[in-house]
Amino acid sequence: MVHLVTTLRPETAAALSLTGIGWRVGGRTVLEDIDLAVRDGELLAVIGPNGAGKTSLFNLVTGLTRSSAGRIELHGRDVTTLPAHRRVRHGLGRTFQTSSVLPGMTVAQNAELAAQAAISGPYGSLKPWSRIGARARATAAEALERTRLSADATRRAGSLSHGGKRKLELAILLAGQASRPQQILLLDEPMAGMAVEEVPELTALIREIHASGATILMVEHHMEVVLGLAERIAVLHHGALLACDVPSLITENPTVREAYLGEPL
Ligand SMILES: Nc1ncnc2c1ncn2[C@@H]1O[C@H](COP(=O)(O)OP(=O)(O)OP(=O)(O)O)[C@@H](O)[C@H]1O
Repeated sequence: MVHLVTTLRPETAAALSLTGIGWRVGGRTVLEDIDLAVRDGELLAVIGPNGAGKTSLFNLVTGLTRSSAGRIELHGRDVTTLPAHRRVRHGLGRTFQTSSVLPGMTVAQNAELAAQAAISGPYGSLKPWSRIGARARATAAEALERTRLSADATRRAGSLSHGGKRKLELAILLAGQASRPQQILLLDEPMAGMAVEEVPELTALIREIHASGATILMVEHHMEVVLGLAERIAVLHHGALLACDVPSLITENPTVREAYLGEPL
């Protein structure tokens, strides 16, 4: 098993740090001995063949599942045993592979709910729609503007195109994390199912969100998008971290190329 420690520039602290992370489920090892540090403000992409463990890794980082081994830190604070909603308070937010918008509500209401839930906290969020405040409305409006959805604010979310729904997921994420000073955003295959013509706009949005200071960890199969956005790329294969480096070195890495069985990266 390759044991790989990714080094950090001394001047930048890790926003997210994984040390010796492992996950066993149903008698099998899905992830083993993962050491990975994402710098504050970095955009790091995680790639790997189907079944490599990318989504499982996201689930461990967000607290949806609990790791069997290792330690997870957010901005230097140990969150390994914290439940998902407590990790959110440390600026951690996530989108999912499949669309998670509320289709019967308007675009604005989707973003407002996320903003109000963040303001009200875990218990207030049980019925956040009962009292959407002015602050939540303003936060949601800003998130819609950033994701170029303002013109669609009064539309039913279910009537958006697939690309529109993915933009709304980003807006929901931004609205929910707006008050957190150090955002760590996990994007799980943001381009999945997108029409080719929708990819450049979403890529530009992610670039802008990153440029505004957010730390981004992104799983993505679309290599053009990964190579265009990522500062570093981590490669997962059979639950192990094969390599983590700048894009130019990853695409030349013989071990990585072998893992993809000669498929072009
Ligand atoms: N709850 C679970 N119980 C048993 N096996 C699981 C569970 N969750 C994931 N696995 C297995 O772990 C492996 C990694 O799955 P995971 O979904 O993390 O891979 P992935 O890299 O995200 O794949 P894809 O690119 O297809 O989304 C797979 O073989 C999967 O079947």
